[in-house]
Amino acid sequence: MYIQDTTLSSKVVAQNSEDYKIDRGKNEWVEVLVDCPGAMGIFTYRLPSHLQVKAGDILSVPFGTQIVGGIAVRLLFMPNIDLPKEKIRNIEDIVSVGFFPKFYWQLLNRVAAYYYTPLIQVIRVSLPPGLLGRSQRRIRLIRKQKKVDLEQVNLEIINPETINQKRVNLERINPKQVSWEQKTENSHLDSSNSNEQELLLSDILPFLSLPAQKILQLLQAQTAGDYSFVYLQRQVRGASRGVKELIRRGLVESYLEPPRLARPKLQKAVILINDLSENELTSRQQEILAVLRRRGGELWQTELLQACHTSTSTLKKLAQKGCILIEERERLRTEHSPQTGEDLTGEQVKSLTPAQSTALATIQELNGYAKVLLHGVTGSGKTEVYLQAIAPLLVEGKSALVLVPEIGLTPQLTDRFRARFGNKVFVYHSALSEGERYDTWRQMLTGEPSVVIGTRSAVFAPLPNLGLIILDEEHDSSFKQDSPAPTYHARVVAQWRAELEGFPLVLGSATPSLESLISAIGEQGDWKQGNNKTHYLSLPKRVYSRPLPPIKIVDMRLELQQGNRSIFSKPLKAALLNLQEKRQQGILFIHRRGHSTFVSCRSCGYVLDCPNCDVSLSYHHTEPGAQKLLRCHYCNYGCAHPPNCPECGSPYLKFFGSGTQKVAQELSRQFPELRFIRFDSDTTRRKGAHRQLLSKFANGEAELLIGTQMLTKGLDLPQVTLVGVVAADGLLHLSDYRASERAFQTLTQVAGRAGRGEDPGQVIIQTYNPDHQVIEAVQNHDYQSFTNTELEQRQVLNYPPYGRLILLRLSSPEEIQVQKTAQAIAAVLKSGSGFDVLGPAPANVLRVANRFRWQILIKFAPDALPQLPNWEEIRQLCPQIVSLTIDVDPLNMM
Ligand SMILES: Nc1ncnc2c1ncn2[C@@H]1O[C@H](COP(=O)(O)OP(=O)(O)OP(=O)(O)O)[C@@H](O)[C@H]1O
Ligand SMILES: [Zn+2]
Ligand SMILES: [Zn+2]
Repeated sequence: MYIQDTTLSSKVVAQNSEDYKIDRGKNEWVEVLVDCPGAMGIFTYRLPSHLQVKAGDILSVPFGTQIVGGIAVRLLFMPNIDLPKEKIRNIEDIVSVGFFPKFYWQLLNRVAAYYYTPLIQVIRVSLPPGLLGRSQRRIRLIRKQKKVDLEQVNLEIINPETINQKRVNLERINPKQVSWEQKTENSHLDSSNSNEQELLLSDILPFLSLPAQKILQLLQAQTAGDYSFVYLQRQVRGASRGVKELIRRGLVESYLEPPRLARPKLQKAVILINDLSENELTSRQQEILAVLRRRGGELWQTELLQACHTSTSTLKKLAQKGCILIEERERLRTEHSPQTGEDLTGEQVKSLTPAQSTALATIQELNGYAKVLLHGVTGSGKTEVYLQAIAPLLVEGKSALVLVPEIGLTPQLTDRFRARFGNKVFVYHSALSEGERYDTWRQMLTGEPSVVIGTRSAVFAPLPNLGLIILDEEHDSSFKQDSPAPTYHARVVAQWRAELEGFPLVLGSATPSLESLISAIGEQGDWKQGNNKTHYLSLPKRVYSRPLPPIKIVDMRLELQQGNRSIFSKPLKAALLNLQEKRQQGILFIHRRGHSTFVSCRSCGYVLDCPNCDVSLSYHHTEPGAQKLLRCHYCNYGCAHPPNCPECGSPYLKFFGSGTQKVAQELSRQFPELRFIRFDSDTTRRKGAHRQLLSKFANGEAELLIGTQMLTKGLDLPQVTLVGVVAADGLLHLSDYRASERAFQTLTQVAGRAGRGEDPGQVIIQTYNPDHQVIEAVQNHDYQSFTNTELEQRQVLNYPPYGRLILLRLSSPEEIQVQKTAQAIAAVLKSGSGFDVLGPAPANVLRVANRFRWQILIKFAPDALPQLPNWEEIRQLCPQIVSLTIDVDPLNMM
């Protein structure tokens, strides 16, 4: 655990003023986060008295034989390591001051504290990968020596006549006795001409080791006398020994080049500088200048060439005439301009519906921190509210951050934002290449007003002038990181950030999470009044008062009774045939989960539940021939898989889980003329694949889009009239206390894709549990009654949003070790009080990537202030081979 800065300073403040004065400014030690290839972790250094370091500064520090980049994490009065003080090395220099603004630093510390994660790991998620690795260590010649220094070490080398004498002296010098380094260091230097230098070097050469000689010669041969360390290492064997020697002799110095443009991408830009009169130009040339003028007088050469269908030689002639300037400029590798040929003109500012206007007005009246829950049914135009809330901010010179669940939904959303805000829009997510991420990150640092659209980790975007954060589809569980640590939720971090910086946070969803709902309407459930700091805004209708689509529930038990064993019910078949005939478009949703399934009876719908917990049992099948087991993931109850349904005796017990692939096969077999596009994690792996598949569909190249979860998130395709859900059951019986909430959200969202355009839509949901509370609520579009029931149940069981949970995830390649460790930790935890301990139990899928996984769930009431365990002690119970992740407020219990 990290003691934060504040703890230390408050100790000081508590002392009387005398002590205070004495201790003040005596931070002689500093913890530095080093994060470079081959070196990673927190290390303690001594602060030389002439350097004023603050937490968050970027430093250069010695590490082994290298000088590397690091971030000052905190200042210390006493070194906190078991080393004699004289063995602790000095930091070399400050590379960049105040790298993190104060609030940002506080934010990182808060994340570290709340999620029980060392600060270093939090810093790492906030920075683009390899940022510190990009600061480059360089070696340069020390050109001139101070005469006086040389004299002090008895080296009368200035006078050529004393050369022989010098040799003798040099040989006698033991660098350890006479610190050459100390004498010449910091001597930047007034006297002498370069002759002296040349003389000195050529003369010293014979006394140097071979690598040192070679390095010196390389540096001398170059005008600047300056090479990267890496280059020297490539050129000279034993370079690091050689450099060390040269530093010791004061002939070269090593420095760290601050992080800056890593190989900036340069591109030719054309700039209009002088409009000549018409008779001096050919009509072609006039045309080109006109295009350039229309586009603001500046364009990338490639774009101008394309726009005018002209050639570089034509441009060169214009440049010769002095009309334009062609110069190399850096082109940031940001995902910036939409792909060429994309038509974005259709996106106009819309006149708002009354509900949209009210919502917008409320948001715009906010001053400082406030939280807004924008609860708008599917297709109610939440995005339009975001756009209009952001527009005035940009004019004020502020930026906005828009967080979205997955890349899959960003192409459409970003297009809308780009159409509105042009090149002020940037995309920031982990699927960008390293270069793109790095450049986008730097672009954000400039502080120019911009709109950044990103996924979870973008909540750490370094925007200095933020005025608003929007979390779209705020209920989505991908905002939560399960592992590695910090196991943060972007919504929580966004809220802290908004509080620290004093601006509003808008959470938008058609199916708000129970957490956000409770914080908006209060635990008393007052839908009208809301809560003091949270505003509840509702968009209850679709735009143009379009109706929500009617939802038909198909009872698959009846289908079976009537002899239909296909995965498509009669009504769904009819609807699909209709699509095929009328060439209309539809979406087919398949719920697919890895290896885990629940078990249900195909005759009566009975689901096998755990006798001790309110969850369904999971089917476990480790290898062929092994016994089939059912197990509970909360309490580890297990039993053999029964041959018949315990309720009705039917032998048709079925494991649920049917993948897109299987559905695709069935479609081709039963509807050979129906064209479909698979849209799932298999088919969207390539960069740009989401956009490509969606535009193919939008262009009418298929009647059906089939896929998983991805389809549910914000797709706005007005021509879609049919939505089919192949089997809702997989969603209803996940062994998780959130199963119902997630099922309701997913089904409502996917249903919401139908009938968004002028043609009315319809939804068909197939299930073996037509009477399930979730199915009924979805069918009636009744969020309120669903959440009322669900909240009651959560309260009784003390689950979130009432109680809180911490999940310990253990994993190891050693099956026995991880189980033993889990048991040992659970035993210690159970001796504590103020919280319940559930488990240890093996994870749903015991083995993943050859690691065996166990977990322990801790449940407590937030107001009971439990004596939470000391995590350091718990960590110590883990042998090296077992890793432990503390998942605070876990969402994914698998
Ligand atoms: N005031 C308006 N007038 C006309 N059209 C509008 C208006 N507001 C939004 N729209 C259009 O309505 C459609 C649905 O809006 P949008 O995608 O923002 O809905 P949403 O609330 O985000 O839905 P979901 O939660 O299902 O993603 C979009 O095509 C949008 O351009
Ligand atoms: Zn049965
Ligand atoms: Zn159980």
